[in-house]
Amino acid sequence: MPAYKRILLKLSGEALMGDDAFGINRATIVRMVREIREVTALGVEVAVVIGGGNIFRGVAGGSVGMDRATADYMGMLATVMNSLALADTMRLEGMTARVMSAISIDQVVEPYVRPKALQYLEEGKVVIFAGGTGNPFFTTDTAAALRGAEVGAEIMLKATKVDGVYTADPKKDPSATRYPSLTFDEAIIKNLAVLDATAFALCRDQKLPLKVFSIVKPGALKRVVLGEDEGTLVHV
Ligand SMILES: Nc1ncnc2c1ncn2[C@@H]1O[C@H](COP(=O)(O)OP(=O)(O)O)[C@@H](O)[C@H]1O
Ligand SMILES: O=c1ccn([C@@H]2O[C@H](COP(=O)(O)OP(=O)(O)O)[C@@H](O)[C@H]2O)c(=O)[nH]1
Repeated sequence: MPAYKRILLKLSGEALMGDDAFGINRATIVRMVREIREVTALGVEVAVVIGGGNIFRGVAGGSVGMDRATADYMGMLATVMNSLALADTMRLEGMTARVMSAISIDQVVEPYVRPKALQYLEEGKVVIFAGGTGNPFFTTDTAAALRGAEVGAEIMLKATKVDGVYTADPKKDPSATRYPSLTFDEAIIKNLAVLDATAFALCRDQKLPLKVFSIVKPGALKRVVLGEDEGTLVHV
């Protein structure tokens, strides 16, 4: 029995690269989609937010002298590309997905309309929220928290390169240890950068629990959805 009826899954854009240097790795995206399909087969309603870091990161553009807001809009467009790739892979795998964008590019994707998104979820379609929050200076983690709260997801699941929340960035500090669980306040006070502070605060204020787990570990998503011991739970 799944532990949740409706989830908001945040997929790292960077993880789509697989072992490639940039862009979308075919085998990686197919593997991710099959893991999501297993979860929808359990009757769980799935909303997805995917990042854009494999194509463009606003901070990187900003750091080479670009206007930060312009660079961020490029980042948002990158999430639209990833969302389209994800939805199309879902189609090939026999699933039905709908992409809704926070920035209007009507010829390409339909705009985000909350009641419509709720309707799709109730119909068992996967809804992919593209374009982040539609605003510069935000991240797709914040978009995930925002949409998760809006559609009434019971939990936000962040599938990323690390298998949980650590006492420090495990990529930089090999002595860091993983928390089984912690509160949002602890995460914010300790400045744990696995999620940005805006996203942490939004989850906390809206009482949307968060699970951080590995995007590369096979079967991890399903175990999380079944309520098994996997990753790190961040709670109020
Ligand atoms: N305390 C921490 N615990 C776990 N990961 C951390 C921590 N601090 C920083 N990180 C880093 O945060 C990264 C995940 O966040 P982010 O770079 O936004 O990835 P994503 O592409 O999934 O959005 C991890 O790859 C990890 O290196
Ligand atoms: O609401 C948003 C969401 C995303 N972005 C931009 O889109 C880029 C890609 O998103 P993100 O870095 O969150 O992707 P991920 O880390 O998951 O690959 C960010 O760097 C920002 O430049 C933005 O400006 N506003």
